[in-house]
Amino acid sequence: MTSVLRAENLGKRYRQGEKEVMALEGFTFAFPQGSTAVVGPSGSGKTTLLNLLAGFDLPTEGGVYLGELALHRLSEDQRAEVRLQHMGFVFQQWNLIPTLTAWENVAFPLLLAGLPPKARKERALGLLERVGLLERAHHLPSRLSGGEQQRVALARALALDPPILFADEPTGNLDAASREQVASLLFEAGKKRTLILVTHDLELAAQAERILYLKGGRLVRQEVPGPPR
Ligand SMILES: Nc1ncnc2c1ncn2[C@@H]1O[C@H](COP(=O)(O)OP(=O)(O)OP(=O)(O)O)[C@@H](O)[C@H]1O
Repeated sequence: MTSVLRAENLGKRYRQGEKEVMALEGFTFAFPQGSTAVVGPSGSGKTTLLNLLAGFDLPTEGGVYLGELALHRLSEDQRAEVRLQHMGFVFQQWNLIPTLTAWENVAFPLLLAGLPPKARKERALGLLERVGLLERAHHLPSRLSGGEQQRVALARALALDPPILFADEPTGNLDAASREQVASLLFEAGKKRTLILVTHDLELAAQAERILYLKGGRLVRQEVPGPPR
């Protein structure tokens, strides 16, 4: 299956009491390989868009296609299976399982995918090495810094080598040094994949290959940033 993710005339209307809010309207875009940042003011529809693209939520208009597959026509279980096979996620809150060590957290998607124990451990340790955390493999999340936890979360997101990687404010909770480290690992991982990055951080967005600007639920501008000055 081709892994191109495409939104066609995508829209989401929410009911807020008596009122209806168009959180997203007429969004059409095919996400190419490489990194795409989605920016916009608070309430402009960024999270709504991510939730629709990943199939966490269903559109009220239009559709989301992964290659030939119409994601919005699948059941919740089928969408969860598509996410497991094709998508990785890095969120602002790291969402690591507190009772599992770093490597066990990374190995968790591999367990869900049915890999045998030895292969799970080997792959998890290899991924932790890639994010520079091999020596922290047996630590619980509570013994890791924020930046380290986010690198574990990134390793976990890459466990099943997904062609699509979503990141929602992945550096939002980090200090400047960790921010840079996580950003560089994220964009490195995004080169061979489709990385969709939702952020308020324009400096982070400027490192993406293209930027989409949302305003009032609409795609108002696309930009390809120049090389850093
Ligand atoms: N579950 C919901 N029910 C009702 N309205 C919602 C719901 N989720 C979002 N909205 C509304 O949809 C609009 C877009 O919200 P969304 O969270 O997508 O924006 P955002 O750009 O991600 O904002 P932020 O940067 O603050 O996270 C807002 O007006 C919001 O109030």
